[in-house]
Amino acid sequence: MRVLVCDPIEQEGLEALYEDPTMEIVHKYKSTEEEIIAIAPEYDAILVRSATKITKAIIDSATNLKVIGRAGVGVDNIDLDAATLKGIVVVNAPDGNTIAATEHTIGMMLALARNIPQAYFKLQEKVWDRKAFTGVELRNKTLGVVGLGKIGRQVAQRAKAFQMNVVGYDPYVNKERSVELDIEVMDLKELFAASDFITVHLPKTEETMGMINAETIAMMKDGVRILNCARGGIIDEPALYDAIKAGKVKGAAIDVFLKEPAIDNPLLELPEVIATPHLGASTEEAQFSVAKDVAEEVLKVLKGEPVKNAVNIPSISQELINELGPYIGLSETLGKFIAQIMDKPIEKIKINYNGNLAKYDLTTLTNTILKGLLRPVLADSVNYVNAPIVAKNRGIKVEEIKTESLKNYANLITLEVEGSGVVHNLAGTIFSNGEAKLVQLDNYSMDTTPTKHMLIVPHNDKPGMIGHIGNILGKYDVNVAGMQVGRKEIGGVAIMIISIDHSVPTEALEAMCTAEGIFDVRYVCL
Ligand SMILES: NC(=O)C1=CN([C@@H]2O[C@H](COP(=O)(O)OP(=O)(O)OC[C@H]3O[C@@H](n4cnc5c(N)ncnc54)[C@H](O)[C@@H]3O)[C@@H](O)[C@H]2O)C=CC1
Ligand SMILES: O=C(O)C(=O)COP(=O)(O)O
Repeated sequence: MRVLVCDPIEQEGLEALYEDPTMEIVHKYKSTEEEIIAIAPEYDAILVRSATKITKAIIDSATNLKVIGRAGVGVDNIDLDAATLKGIVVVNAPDGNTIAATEHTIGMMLALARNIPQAYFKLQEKVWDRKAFTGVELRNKTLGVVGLGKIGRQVAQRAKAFQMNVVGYDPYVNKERSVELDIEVMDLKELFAASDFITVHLPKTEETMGMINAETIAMMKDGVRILNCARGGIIDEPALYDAIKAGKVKGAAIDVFLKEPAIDNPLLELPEVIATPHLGASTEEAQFSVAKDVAEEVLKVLKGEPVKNAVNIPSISQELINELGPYIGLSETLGKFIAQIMDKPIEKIKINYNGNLAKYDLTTLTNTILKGLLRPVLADSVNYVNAPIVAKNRGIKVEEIKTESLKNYANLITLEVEGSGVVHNLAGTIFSNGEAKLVQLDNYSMDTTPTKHMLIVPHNDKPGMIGHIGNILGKYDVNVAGMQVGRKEIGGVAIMIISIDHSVPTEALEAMCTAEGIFDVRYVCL
């Protein structure tokens, strides 16, 4: 596996990748889009920070890419839609730089309040000016925190230590949670009107871009101070420039810019603006931590294991990984199996989860079932990231039903596929010894261990059929490893599930199909 590291990521933190002998890690920084496109097909994984943009063109050219790792939080430099469509997992490291970004914000707020950078520059010019740099205290000022996620909350907590009055806005934080956090939550307009300092801790989204603009600045107190240590563009830069010039905004502390590197940004010409070159996450501790987290996640994706910090597929907690782990393989098997016994285009799949499993978010299992279902037709172009989109694009309706109560088994997954009036069902479970079993096919009960090569033979329930089928297979040199027969009534249609050692020659299948008493033969390759 080859891993391309496009931005400077703390090498020690990448230990998990370096220690794995199957990994080859290449560092190439500051490449242009064209340069990355030229080498992208050689790589299975790409790692970035915020500088390198992983565009659709790069993703489309990266024919072997399985995972994009972001050593940090914001993934706005990665075309997530393009990655999802290509089945590429995007993972980030959401926790490792929280404190670094928090402390940077607090540092910027103090520096802004007390004009520290401006005074320092004057001193550098050998000017001892104490009058020009009189600042304000944080105590008793109101800090409006927009975005009460990991960083916003930590900022709020520290601001309280400065005896600030902290108010917050986050549409995803309800009243109950705000009481727990001990932050007065208000709507955005109220926050703008109430705050002496406003700090944003938001992801870059369509909704948050330009959230602070001429109109919203007009709602703020005269002399407000604004901080952005989140993402360039959340504050409309020209609007901020004008508001500072007009004296409405007293000052701003900016770590992130719409266009980075921000060398020629007009905001940098204003003495009221203090700025850093996107340093929020730049501490030794944070860089080690995000590198470590992302390396571990990337390794897991490359090894086909579930991950916690996937951005474009449901992330799985450790508890869920423990709970779902054994069922992931079974889900894929069920999907693959049923796709191969269905000879009509599938219009609908109903997935019934019964038992303890039903308590959990089972999107991962559903995606894996869909991946299995589509694989026989679409091969490697489908995986558990893009499977739901691919299924939707192919007009397959997916229904998920969960029922906790169940007799006989701890858990049961039952699939029912439908198309052109044909219906098939298949159920499987995991036994307490960890073994996967198929326990029902087209309403016939069974107890079959799924194996790589299998034959499904509906036949007439009469004496001699097992020998008959065995003979045909023997004639074509097909060795039978195991066989099971299910039936609903004596003398009716029975179903034979045969495990064989290898794939079956077409002639053998044809010979079986035309044999007396055999209604159909399906070869299933898992
Ligand atoms: N300057 C730097 O170096 C760093 C910048 N960041 C930026 O900070 C952002 C926040 O990071 P975390 O707190 O770790 O993320 P987080 O995901 O824990 O928090 C983001 C919060 O924003 C809220 N939110 C989303 N849309 C919103 C909206 N329209 N209005 C109000 N709230 C909204 C979410 O509910 C969530 O609570 C990241 O997205 C990243 O862009 C993060 C780390 C370092
Ligand atoms: O984690 C984030 O979102 C950041 O903005 C940090 O960016 P960086 O990795 O320092 O380029």
